[in-house]
Amino acid sequence: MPRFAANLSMLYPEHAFLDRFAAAARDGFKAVEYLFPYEHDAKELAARLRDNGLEQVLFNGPPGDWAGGERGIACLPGREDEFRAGIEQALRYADVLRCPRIHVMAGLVPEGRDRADLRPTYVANLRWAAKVAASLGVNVLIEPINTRDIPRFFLNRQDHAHELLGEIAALNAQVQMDLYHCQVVEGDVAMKIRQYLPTGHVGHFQIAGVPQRHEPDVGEVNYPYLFDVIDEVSAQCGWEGWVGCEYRPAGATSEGLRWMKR
Ligand SMILES: O=C(O)[C@H](O)C(=O)CO
Ligand SMILES: [Mg+2]
Repeated sequence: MPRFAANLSMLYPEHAFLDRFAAAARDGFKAVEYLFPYEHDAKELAARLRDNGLEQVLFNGPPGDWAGGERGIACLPGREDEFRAGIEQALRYADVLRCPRIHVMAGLVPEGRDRADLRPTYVANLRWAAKVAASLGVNVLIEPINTRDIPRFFLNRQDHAHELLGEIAALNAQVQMDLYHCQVVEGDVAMKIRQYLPTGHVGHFQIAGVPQRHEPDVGEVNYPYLFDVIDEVSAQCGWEGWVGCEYRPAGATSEGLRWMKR
């Protein structure tokens, strides 16, 4: 089985956020990811990780005005200074949390704008982010996200993400391959794992049941089959990453983890 990381932004809603580290450790997780650490002191988060024997394997760069509906600003012309300040803040947290990868959310295509017009800004921002992150040994990840969950999101498909990596042209820029989004947008998930994982350009997986985004054993995707594919291809290409459990538990989180005990 792959190595699973608990997404503390979605799992354990029964607990306050800072108590979720201990809850995940009690359920046997050795790693966590979450959206945004920024409302917490980095040292407090590092203490939760240390006290519970957990690795921080991913978090997101600042997304812009999340409450106002923004989902990243990397594709938005005129926001470059804010973007750079956000990446520098994220890297300060990554240093304290010893987190090796940051998900840089692309942002929404503004009404009346064409996605293609935003591509140069997006590529320039990700090139800059990768360059500064490389100095700290941190990878920057880009994630295709479906437009049912996030209408107008800039990046939706795996092939587009890998094309953009070619333009960003940074060894530490990789794709965050969320299999939930991949199934919603494209399907043919197993073959896309076989196509992209051996390239070395997949930095992280995430999973959730489709279509409800509950546990992976609730819905149309045969995750045991996909876990075997990830294990098989990882063994062939030496991939040693993590699979983030980015789903909304249908009931109590711990009881819902039966899918992990295969
Ligand atoms: O929603 C997702 O799948 C992303 O992983 C995220 O970081 C939040 O939108
Ligand atoms: Mg995701």
